[in-house]
Amino acid sequence: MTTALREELCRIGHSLYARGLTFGSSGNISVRRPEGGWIVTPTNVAMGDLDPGQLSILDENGNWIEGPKPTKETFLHTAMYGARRDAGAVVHLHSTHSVAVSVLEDIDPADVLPAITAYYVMKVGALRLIPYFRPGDPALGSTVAGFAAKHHALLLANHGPVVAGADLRSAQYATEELEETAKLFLLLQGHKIRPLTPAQAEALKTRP
Ligand SMILES: O=C(O)[C@@H](O)C(=O)COP(=O)(O)O
Ligand SMILES: [Zn+2]
Repeated sequence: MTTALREELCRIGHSLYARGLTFGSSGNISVRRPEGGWIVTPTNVAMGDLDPGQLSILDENGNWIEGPKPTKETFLHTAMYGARRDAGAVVHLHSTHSVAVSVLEDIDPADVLPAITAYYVMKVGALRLIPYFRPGDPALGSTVAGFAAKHHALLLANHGPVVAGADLRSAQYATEELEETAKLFLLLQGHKIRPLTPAQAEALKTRP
Protein backbone atom coordinates (compact mmCIF):
# COMPACT_ATOMS: atom_id res chain seq x y z
CA MET A 1 0.00 0.00 0.00
CA THR A 2 2.75 2.43 0.96
CA THR A 3 4.56 1.57 -2.29
CA ALA A 4 1.42 2.33 -4.29
CA LEU A 5 0.95 5.63 -2.41
CA ARG A 6 4.59 6.60 -3.01
CA GLU A 7 4.17 5.90 -6.72
CA GLU A 8 0.89 7.78 -6.94
CA LEU A 9 2.34 10.82 -5.14
CA CYS A 10 5.27 10.91 -7.58
CA ARG A 11 3.04 10.43 -10.64
CA ILE A 12 0.95 13.41 -9.53
CA GLY A 13 4.04 15.53 -8.85
CA HIS A 14 5.46 14.68 -12.30
CA SER A 15 2.16 15.51 -13.98
CA LEU A 16 1.78 18.86 -12.17
CA TYR A 17 5.35 19.81 -13.04
CA ALA A 18 5.08 18.69 -16.69
CA ARG A 19 1.97 20.84 -17.13
CA GLY A 20 3.64 23.93 -15.64
CA LEU A 21 1.56 24.02 -12.48
CA THR A 22 4.61 24.55 -10.30
CA PHE A 23 8.21 25.44 -11.09
CA GLY A 24 11.80 24.88 -10.03
CA SER A 25 11.73 23.12 -6.66
CA SER A 26 8.55 24.88 -5.56
CA GLY A 27 5.56 23.08 -4.09
CA ASN A 28 5.14 20.11 -1.78
CA ILE A 29 2.72 17.20 -1.38
CA SER A 30 1.84 14.91 1.52
CA VAL A 31 -0.36 11.86 1.95
CA ARG A 32 -1.55 10.03 5.04
CA ARG A 33 -0.23 6.46 5.46
CA PRO A 34 -2.79 3.79 6.36
CA GLU A 35 -0.39 2.49 9.02
CA GLY A 36 -0.05 5.98 10.59
CA GLY A 37 2.03 9.06 9.86
CA TRP A 38 2.58 10.66 6.46
CA ILE A 39 4.65 10.47 3.29
CA VAL A 40 5.85 13.97 2.32
CA THR A 41 8.00 15.37 -0.45
CA PRO A 42 11.61 16.19 0.44
CA THR A 43 12.80 19.80 0.59
CA ASN A 44 14.44 21.31 -2.49
CA VAL A 45 13.37 18.64 -4.94
CA ALA A 46 11.53 19.54 -8.16
CA MET A 47 8.12 17.89 -8.50
CA GLY A 48 9.32 16.62 -11.85
CA ASP A 49 12.20 14.75 -10.18
CA LEU A 50 10.27 13.04 -7.37
CA ASP A 51 11.42 9.46 -6.83
CA PRO A 52 9.20 6.94 -5.00
CA GLY A 53 12.27 5.62 -3.14
CA GLN A 54 13.32 9.11 -2.01
CA LEU A 55 10.37 10.45 -0.06
CA SER A 56 10.30 11.58 3.57
CA ILE A 57 8.32 9.77 6.25
CA LEU A 58 6.75 11.44 9.28
CA ASP A 59 5.38 9.59 12.29
CA GLU A 60 1.88 10.23 13.65
CA ASN A 61 3.22 13.22 15.62
CA GLY A 62 4.64 14.83 12.50
CA ASN A 63 8.26 14.01 13.36
CA TRP A 64 10.66 13.13 10.54
CA ILE A 65 11.64 9.46 11.00
CA GLU A 66 12.87 8.22 7.62
CA GLY A 67 14.10 9.26 4.18
CA PRO A 68 15.50 12.60 3.04
CA LYS A 69 14.87 15.88 4.91
CA PRO A 70 11.17 16.74 4.49
CA THR A 71 9.75 19.94 3.02
CA LYS A 72 10.30 23.03 5.14
CA GLU A 73 6.49 23.42 5.05
CA THR A 74 5.96 20.20 7.02
CA PHE A 75 4.26 22.18 9.83
CA LEU A 76 1.87 23.65 7.23
CA HIS A 77 0.81 20.18 6.15
CA THR A 78 0.48 18.89 9.72
CA ALA A 79 -1.56 22.00 10.64
CA MET A 80 -4.00 21.13 7.83
CA TYR A 81 -4.30 17.51 9.01
CA GLY A 82 -4.68 18.63 12.63
CA ALA A 83 -7.66 20.81 11.71
CA ARG A 84 -9.19 18.37 9.21
CA ARG A 85 -9.32 14.83 10.55
CA ASP A 86 -10.88 13.61 7.27
CA ALA A 87 -8.00 14.92 5.13
CA GLY A 88 -5.90 12.23 3.46
CA ALA A 89 -3.63 14.44 1.34
CA VAL A 90 -2.41 18.03 1.02
CA VAL A 91 -1.02 19.79 -2.06
CA HIS A 92 0.83 23.13 -2.08
CA LEU A 93 1.84 24.69 -5.42
CA HIS A 94 3.12 27.96 -6.86
CA SER A 95 0.61 27.84 -9.73
CA THR A 96 0.89 31.13 -11.60
CA HIS A 97 -2.68 32.42 -11.72
CA SER A 98 -3.40 31.47 -8.13
CA VAL A 99 -0.25 33.30 -7.03
CA ALA A 100 -1.26 36.32 -9.14
CA VAL A 101 -4.65 36.47 -7.42
CA SER A 102 -2.95 36.16 -4.01
CA VAL A 103 -1.20 39.47 -4.70
CA LEU A 104 -4.25 41.50 -5.74
CA GLU A 105 -5.46 44.39 -3.59
CA ASP A 106 -9.16 44.51 -2.77
CA ILE A 107 -9.91 40.80 -2.73
CA ASP A 108 -12.20 39.45 -0.03
CA PRO A 109 -9.95 37.46 2.35
CA ALA A 110 -12.91 35.36 3.51
CA ASP A 111 -13.82 34.23 -0.02
CA VAL A 112 -11.22 35.24 -2.58
CA LEU A 113 -12.79 34.10 -5.86
CA PRO A 114 -16.39 34.49 -7.05
CA ALA A 115 -18.49 31.39 -7.72
CA ILE A 116 -17.79 31.51 -11.46
CA THR A 117 -18.65 27.89 -12.20
CA ALA A 118 -20.42 25.01 -10.50
CA TYR A 119 -17.27 22.88 -10.63
CA TYR A 120 -15.34 25.52 -8.68
CA VAL A 121 -18.03 25.64 -6.00
CA MET A 122 -18.04 21.83 -5.76
CA LYS A 123 -14.26 21.36 -5.66
CA VAL A 124 -13.05 24.46 -3.79
CA GLY A 125 -15.92 26.36 -2.16
CA ALA A 126 -14.91 29.41 -0.11
CA LEU A 127 -11.22 30.15 -0.62
CA ARG A 128 -9.63 31.80 2.43
CA LEU A 129 -6.68 34.20 2.05
CA ILE A 130 -3.94 33.73 4.66
CA PRO A 131 -1.70 36.76 5.38
CA TYR A 132 1.88 36.69 4.12
CA PHE A 133 4.49 34.72 6.08
CA ARG A 134 8.00 33.92 4.99
CA PRO A 135 8.09 30.34 3.54
CA GLY A 136 9.03 27.89 6.27
CA ASP A 137 7.94 30.25 9.08
CA PRO A 138 6.34 28.00 11.75
CA ALA A 139 3.99 30.88 12.70
CA LEU A 140 2.15 30.09 9.47
CA GLY A 141 1.10 26.77 11.02
CA SER A 142 -0.95 28.28 13.83
CA THR A 143 -2.59 30.79 11.49
CA VAL A 144 -3.51 28.06 9.02
CA ALA A 145 -4.79 25.85 11.83
CA GLY A 146 -7.27 28.57 12.76
CA PHE A 147 -8.87 28.58 9.30
CA ALA A 148 -8.40 25.05 8.00
CA ALA A 149 -11.32 23.52 9.88
CA LYS A 150 -13.72 25.66 7.83
CA HIS A 151 -11.75 25.82 4.57
CA HIS A 152 -10.04 22.91 2.83
CA ALA A 153 -8.57 25.36 0.29
CA LEU A 154 -6.38 28.25 1.46
CA LEU A 155 -4.45 30.84 -0.51
CA LEU A 156 -1.20 32.02 1.05
CA ALA A 157 -0.73 35.72 0.22
CA ASN A 158 2.14 36.38 -2.21
CA HIS A 159 2.88 32.66 -2.24
CA GLY A 160 0.32 30.11 -3.47
CA PRO A 161 -2.48 27.63 -2.72
CA VAL A 162 -2.60 24.90 -0.05
CA VAL A 163 -5.41 22.41 -0.52
CA ALA A 164 -6.49 19.36 1.50
CA GLY A 165 -8.51 16.48 0.08
CA ALA A 166 -9.79 13.09 1.13
CA ASP A 167 -7.02 11.53 -0.97
CA LEU A 168 -4.25 12.55 -3.37
CA ARG A 169 -6.51 12.77 -6.42
CA SER A 170 -9.09 14.92 -4.62
CA ALA A 171 -6.43 17.35 -3.38
CA GLN A 172 -4.83 17.48 -6.85
CA TYR A 173 -8.11 18.08 -8.68
CA ALA A 174 -9.22 20.80 -6.26
CA THR A 175 -5.86 22.57 -6.60
CA GLU A 176 -6.10 22.40 -10.39
CA GLU A 177 -9.67 23.73 -10.33
CA LEU A 178 -8.54 26.60 -8.12
CA GLU A 179 -5.78 27.45 -10.61
CA GLU A 180 -8.16 27.38 -13.60
CA THR A 181 -10.69 29.56 -11.78
CA ALA A 182 -7.96 32.05 -10.82
CA LYS A 183 -7.06 32.18 -14.53
CA LEU A 184 -10.70 32.80 -15.52
CA PHE A 185 -11.00 35.46 -12.84
CA LEU A 186 -7.98 37.31 -14.22
CA LEU A 187 -9.29 36.94 -17.80
CA LEU A 188 -12.55 38.50 -16.69
CA GLN A 189 -10.98 41.57 -15.05
CA GLY A 190 -12.58 44.70 -16.52
CA HIS A 191 -15.72 42.78 -17.55
CA LYS A 192 -19.05 42.79 -15.76
CA ILE A 193 -19.57 39.25 -14.52
CA ARG A 194 -22.57 37.19 -13.46
CA PRO A 195 -21.37 34.60 -10.93
CA LEU A 196 -23.69 31.89 -9.60
CA THR A 197 -26.26 33.28 -7.20
CA PRO A 198 -25.96 32.27 -3.51
CA ALA A 199 -29.00 30.00 -4.05
CA GLN A 200 -27.38 28.31 -7.06
CA ALA A 201 -24.15 27.82 -5.11
CA GLU A 202 -26.01 26.49 -2.09
CA ALA A 203 -27.94 24.00 -4.25
CA LEU A 204 -24.63 22.41 -5.28
CA LYS A 205 -24.07 21.21 -1.72
CA THR A 206 -26.79 18.59 -2.18
CA ARG A 207 -26.43 15.90 -4.81
CA PRO A 208 -29.08 15.87 -7.58
O1 LIG B 1 7.80 28.60 -1.16
C1 LIG B 1 8.58 27.83 -0.56
O2 LIG B 1 9.76 28.08 -0.34
C2 LIG B 1 7.99 26.48 -0.11
O3 LIG B 1 6.66 26.68 0.28
C3 LIG B 1 7.99 25.57 -1.31
O4 LIG B 1 7.09 25.65 -2.11
C4 LIG B 1 9.09 24.61 -1.51
O5 LIG B 1 9.78 24.31 -0.32
P1 LIG B 1 10.32 22.83 -0.06
O6 LIG B 1 9.13 21.91 -0.11
O7 LIG B 1 10.99 22.87 1.28
O8 LIG B 1 11.27 22.52 -1.19
ZN1 LIG C 1 5.74 27.45 -1.49
